[in-house]
Amino acid sequence: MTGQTSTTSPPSPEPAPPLRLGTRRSALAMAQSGMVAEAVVAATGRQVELVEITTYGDTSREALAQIGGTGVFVSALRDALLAGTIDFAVHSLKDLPTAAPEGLVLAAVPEREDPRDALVARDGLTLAELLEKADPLHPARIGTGSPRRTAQLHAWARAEGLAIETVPIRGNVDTRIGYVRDGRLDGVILAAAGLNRLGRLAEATEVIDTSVMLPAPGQGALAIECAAGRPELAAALAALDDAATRAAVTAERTLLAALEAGCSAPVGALAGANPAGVPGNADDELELRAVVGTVDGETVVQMSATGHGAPDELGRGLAARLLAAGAAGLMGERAK
Ligand SMILES: NCc1[nH]cc(CCC(=O)O)c1CC(=O)O
Repeated sequence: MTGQTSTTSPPSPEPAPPLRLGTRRSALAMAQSGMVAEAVVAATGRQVELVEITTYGDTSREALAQIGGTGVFVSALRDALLAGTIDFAVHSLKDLPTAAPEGLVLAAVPEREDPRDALVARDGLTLAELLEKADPLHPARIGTGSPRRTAQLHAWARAEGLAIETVPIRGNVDTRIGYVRDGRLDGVILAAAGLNRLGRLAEATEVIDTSVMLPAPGQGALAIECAAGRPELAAALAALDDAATRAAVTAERTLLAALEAGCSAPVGALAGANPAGVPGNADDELELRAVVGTVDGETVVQMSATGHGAPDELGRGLAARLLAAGAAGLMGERAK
């Protein structure tokens, strides 16, 4: 724009400044933020600019569990929201602590992608094929840093009488798939949604059935957060909310909170409207399935509940049943 027209044009209203979307710099965070930015532009007509925020979790090489779980990724973005240096932020919902943060609101939970975990393995192999080729002296070596994935992998291998070795790894998607490409590991487990958002789902050699592995509570869903003091912004962002996803992840996260488990605990949970697709079951009925186990897979407790009531009550009720069955003793040291 130049000043040349200003003498003859009537004064026009200032265009609203772009909304500042705070994001981590990782490829996955940038992809997620980019997708949400486009949806916000489409829904609100406002422009969106990305503001990169670096977190301690992005720079530390310590095991994630030792630096307090994935919550470290979240706090720098939240600090920026509270300070007003950004207007909204996008998180992977499964990385969000269950405690509601003071001064912030979960403005929207957009429609969830495939919540399942995926295997990226050598030679196009599935989990069953990998393990059938292995023997006790040469177990299949599968990389994952997640106690939940580790517990369920071992539980499944035990049930099948197959040999598996889990290798703790961390790092971004590229790093983790790199362990397979360079032959150090037979396979790695990643969230299908993360692979998909990076345009790399074709590299998965299997999307793991939920009868073998239940995802983390909230996996595959995004969370859009803004300051509680910006109700008009929150209302605009709410255009991106998906009621069915919100109900499912509320049930999953209430269960997690009631178990007093953190995002690094060996807890899997998945809710959905008749997610098992059982013929004859009503679609408006919410089903919640959950698993808690020891990391070695020796003991796992799996339960499910269905209901038409409030999703949080479904989650609390199932958590109570899991705790009554001894779940607390299986989770080991509780995450903070
Ligand atoms: N723990 C990191 C993380 N947080 C969210 C995702 C994937 C995307 C999602 O679940 O929405 C991932 C990577 C992974 O688990 O493979």
